[in-house]
Amino acid sequence: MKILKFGGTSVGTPERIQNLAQIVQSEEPCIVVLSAMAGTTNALVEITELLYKGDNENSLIKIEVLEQSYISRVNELFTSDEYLNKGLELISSHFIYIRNFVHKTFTQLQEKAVLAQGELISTAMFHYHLSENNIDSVLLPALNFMRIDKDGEPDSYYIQENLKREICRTPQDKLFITQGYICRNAYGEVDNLHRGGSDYSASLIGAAISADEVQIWTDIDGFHNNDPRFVEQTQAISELSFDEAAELAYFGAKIMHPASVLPCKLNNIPVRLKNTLSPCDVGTLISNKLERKRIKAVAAKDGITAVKIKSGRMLLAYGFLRKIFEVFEIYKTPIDMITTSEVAVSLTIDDTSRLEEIENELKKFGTVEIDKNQSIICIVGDFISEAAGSAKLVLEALDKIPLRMISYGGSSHNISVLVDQENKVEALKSLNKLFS
Ligand SMILES: Nc1ncnc2c1ncn2[C@@H]1O[C@H](COP(=O)(O)OP(=O)(O)O)[C@@H](O)[C@H]1O
Ligand SMILES: N[C@@H](CC(=O)OP(=O)(O)O)C(=O)O
Repeated sequence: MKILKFGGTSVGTPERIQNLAQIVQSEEPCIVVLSAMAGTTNALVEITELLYKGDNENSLIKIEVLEQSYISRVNELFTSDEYLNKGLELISSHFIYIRNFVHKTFTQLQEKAVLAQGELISTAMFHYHLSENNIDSVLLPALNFMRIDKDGEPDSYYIQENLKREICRTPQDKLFITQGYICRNAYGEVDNLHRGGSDYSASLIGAAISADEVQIWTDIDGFHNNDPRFVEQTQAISELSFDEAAELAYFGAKIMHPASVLPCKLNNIPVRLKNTLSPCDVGTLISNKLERKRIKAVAAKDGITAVKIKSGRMLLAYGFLRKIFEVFEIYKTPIDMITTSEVAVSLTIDDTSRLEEIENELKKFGTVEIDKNQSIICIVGDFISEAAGSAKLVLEALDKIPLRMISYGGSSHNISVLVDQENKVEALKSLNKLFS
């Protein structure tokens, strides 16, 4: 059994939904995981922000605009009166549900319920579209099996048991459809796996049923060696290891959610990135196999804050770094990059929600300097110590860019540098020369 995940761009228009029907049939037996149609989750986020503010007038306007866009899509997608009516009823029921929250106190619980509507609509529309075209499929409600625990981590045992039970209900069926992104939490409430989380849903489902392959279908022909949003002439990579893909995804390669790598890596399930617009292309295969190449790919992550702690007390002392790291642990703030000297330590974070408290605590140990609006550029390649010269290639390519931090040696396949966000695009373009 394969898992096929289609992102918002792949279900973004009625034409694209029609195109999916052909793709999924050729991959049976499979579980199809769908995101909300492109733009929907953003629109729902805006609606929830207005509902929190109690701005009823503007909430209703935004809800109306979104509903109208769905009515047009339904009119375009379905051809028979029967399915046209089913489609319109579906949209009406979801939007009545959303309007229910206007004029009332809005809570986090309700926010999650509103955000879930996008995936619930896209999967139901696709299911109806298949039925209208006499293609058998079963809708598996993700809220019946996808679950996170009290720490927000996937409850693997629950997911496995409940998903298997759902599938076994109709053993003769070969095509299943379910929602990405949405889940229940430990208290049984509707929740989600965070933005972009449909990839994660697909890999959790793949791990739960020991799938043969997890396919992530999007609007590009695979994992590119540089960010195509900022650099021209990037190229698709044919093979990546799980570790390389995780590194690139974590450091900004938007094509894949970083959390989606681990469940497949642990269960040795290959992940293939495919292009909905060109289904015959092989795409990128991510597996446990490592294909060595000097410089394979680069990615960049914005919104990074650098924190430098300078202290004479660090000199010849032990336990100093532990005290510093403890501060970040107390405030539940992950650290990405670290560099140290005998009198200072620099590190980076991307979650600044507790920065003020962290800064105040760190001041007890020395002088603290904060630099906001930084970008981490992650360069993935073959950086084992015997392969001399790879780091030189990277640094030479970046010789015109001021570098705030350099991290080398943490793993054999990664070098990371920290640059001012303003220099990110130039840095990515400079590094692209390494691939020509
Ligand atoms: N290294 C990369 N390789 C491929 N695509 C990338 C990379 N970095 C960023 N992207 C962007 O990721 C986009 C696909 O991700 P996303 O928009 O989230 O798709 P979906 O809606 O299918 O989930 C591509 O269109 C591309 O612009
Ligand atoms: N719809 C959700 C989940 C998701 O993964 O979407 P996409 O596959 O389009 O990135 C979001 O926008 O966050």
